[in-house]
Amino acid sequence: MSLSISPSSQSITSTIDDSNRNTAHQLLSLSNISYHIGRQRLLSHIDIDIAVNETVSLIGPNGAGKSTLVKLILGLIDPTQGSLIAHQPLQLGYVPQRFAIPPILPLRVCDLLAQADKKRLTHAQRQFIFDNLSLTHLLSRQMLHLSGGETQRVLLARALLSKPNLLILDEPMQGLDPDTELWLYQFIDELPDFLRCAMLVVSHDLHWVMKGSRRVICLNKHICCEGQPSELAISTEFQKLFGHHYEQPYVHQPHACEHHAPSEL
Ligand SMILES: Nc1ncnc2c1ncn2[C@@H]1O[C@H](COP(=O)(O)OP(=O)(O)OP(=O)(O)O)[C@@H](O)[C@H]1O
Repeated sequence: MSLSISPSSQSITSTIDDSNRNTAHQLLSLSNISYHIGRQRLLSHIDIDIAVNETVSLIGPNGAGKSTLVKLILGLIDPTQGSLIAHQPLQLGYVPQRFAIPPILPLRVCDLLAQADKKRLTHAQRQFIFDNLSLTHLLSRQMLHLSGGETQRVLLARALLSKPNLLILDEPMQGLDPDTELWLYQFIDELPDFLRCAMLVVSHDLHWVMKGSRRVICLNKHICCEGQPSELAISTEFQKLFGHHYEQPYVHQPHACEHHAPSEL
């Protein structure tokens, strides 16, 4: 097996003797991946297969190693052990959790979008993205001045314009209001055929994950459990980590005290 990871082009390519695996529909396999920094173990023995056009949700508590796993897939860091195997050339799209721009750096929306490798889309397909993400009026604006929702739309457009076959969304709904969140979920759920791709969605939004996903992986430095939401909901590991949040959403207590307005006293 040989594996080469090239962070600059965000591509992972490999050749592997696949004769013993059913890889016809597989896009990417993480095989026995561990990642350590010094003596600190961030991830251990991770096995994940992602199929072509499959959506996988990745959940886990703070510090579980979700972003570390994303960095490994993006080729930004190398595993301490194990391998990433791309069964076909990967074109990665990435929408980061945070996008910090130094205030002294002028960066317009059009400058950021110019970085996308757009040659795999036709003019009409690019226009579809611009129209549906309502970008046209934002093009000359500074990234720094955009709202959270506008920033997410631009980052999603940047990822989609390169027609990825694996789109990684790291907490895509963070900081969005409920309407924008719903709209974004619908948009990524209903991507047109020419943009269909596998997706890895990192999310803390358990209610969306458990309602809207077909396959969920629960990470806590290792894979605690995985499967369909219905399978996860009855898993002991899931119950231990999330059961109390998932089954008992926070309910505000009725306001029972009997205080009076100053004028009533
Ligand atoms: N470069 C680093 N050096 C030392 N520790 C690190 C480094 N990067 C991450 N960590 C630690 O590894 C653990 C996993 O971090 P990671 O960001 O992957 O978790 P996460 O699941 O994405 O968390 P969150 O949900 O809070 O975003 C954390 O305890 C973090 O402090």
